Amino acid sequence: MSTTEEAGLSTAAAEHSPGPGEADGIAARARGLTKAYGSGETTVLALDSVDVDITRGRFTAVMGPSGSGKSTLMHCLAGLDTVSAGQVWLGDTEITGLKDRELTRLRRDRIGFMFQSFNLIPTLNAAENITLPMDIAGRQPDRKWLDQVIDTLGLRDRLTHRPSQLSGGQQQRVACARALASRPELIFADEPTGNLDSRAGLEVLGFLRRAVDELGQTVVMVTHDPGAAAHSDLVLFLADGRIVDTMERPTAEAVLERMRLFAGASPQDPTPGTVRSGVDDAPAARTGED
Ligand SMILES: Nc1ncnc2c1ncn2[C@@H]1O[C@H](COP(=O)(O)OP(=O)(O)OP(=O)(O)O)[C@@H](O)[C@H]1O
Repeated sequence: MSTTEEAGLSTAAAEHSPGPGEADGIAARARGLTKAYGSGETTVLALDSVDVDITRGRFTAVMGPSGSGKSTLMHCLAGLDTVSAGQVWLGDTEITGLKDRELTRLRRDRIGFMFQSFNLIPTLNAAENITLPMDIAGRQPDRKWLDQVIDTLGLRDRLTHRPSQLSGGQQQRVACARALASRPELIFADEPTGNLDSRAGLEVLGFLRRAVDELGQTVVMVTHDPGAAAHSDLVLFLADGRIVDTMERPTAEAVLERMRLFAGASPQDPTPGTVRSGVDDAPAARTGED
C-alpha cells in the first residue's frame, strides 16, 4: 500500500488543490514540490515531488543527512526560493507563482525567521531589534502580545542591551522574539541552536516549545541534532529530497536510532507520500516500521 493510502488520503485527494477553508488547521502545504538546481548533466534534484502538510500550533522538526534537502524545503515553504515544479500554500494562499514583491510582503507579514547566525543589528538594542521588521513594514506592534513574548522569553531586563552586551543564548532569544513579534502564522528556524553551547541551546529550544504551547505558534525547525528534534511534536526525515519517514513525540534516542538506520541502510526507493504533521494521521504516513 502506498503511504498516501495508508495516510487515509486517496491519490486524487493528495493531488487535489485545497480551496479556501480546506487548509484550516494547515499552516503550510506543499504538493509535488520539486526543486532542481543546475541543468543538464549537472542537475541536482534537491527536492523530489514532496507532499507535506504543516499543522498549525505544532512544533515540527526537519532532519536528514547533509544535502538531503532540509534547507531547500524550508526555503521553498517560506517563499525564499522558487520551485521547479509543484505548489506551495501558506494557509489558503498559494505562494507559488506570486511575484517577488508579493512574496516579500507575504514573508514580512506572515512568516517569522530564525537562523543559526542570529542576524541582529549590532547598533540597535534588543527592543529595537525585536520590532525592526514591524518598523520597516510601518506596522504598530500589538503591545500586549509583545509584552507576553518578551516575558515568555525572559528578556524584560535585557531590552536596552545591544547584541554585543548579550550572551549567544540571549541573542538567539532576541532573534526568537523578533520572529514572534508580529505573531506570524509560521516560524521557520534553520539550525537555531547551531551556534550555541548546549545549555543555551536547550534554553532556546525550551522557549520555542513555549511559543507553541503557551502562545499557540507554529514552528518548523531544521536541525542536525537529535536532542533538538526531541523538543518537537513531529520529526520529518528527509533523504535524497524526499520525506522518507516521520516520528511523533520523538525522543533523542529514537531519532538518533532512526538516523543511524538511514545512514546504514542501502538507498531504497521510498515512496513519497503525503505527510501531515497532525497527531492522528502522521504515524500512518510512516514508510518504515518502528
Ligand atoms: N544554490 C544551489 N545551487 C546548486 N545546488 C544546490 C544549491 N543549494 C542546494 N543545492 C544542492 O541541493 C541539495 C540539497 O541541499 P540543502 O542545502 O537543501 O540540503 P540540507 O539537507 O539542508 O544540507 P545541510 O544539512 O548540509 O545544510 C544538495 O545536494 C546541495 O548541494
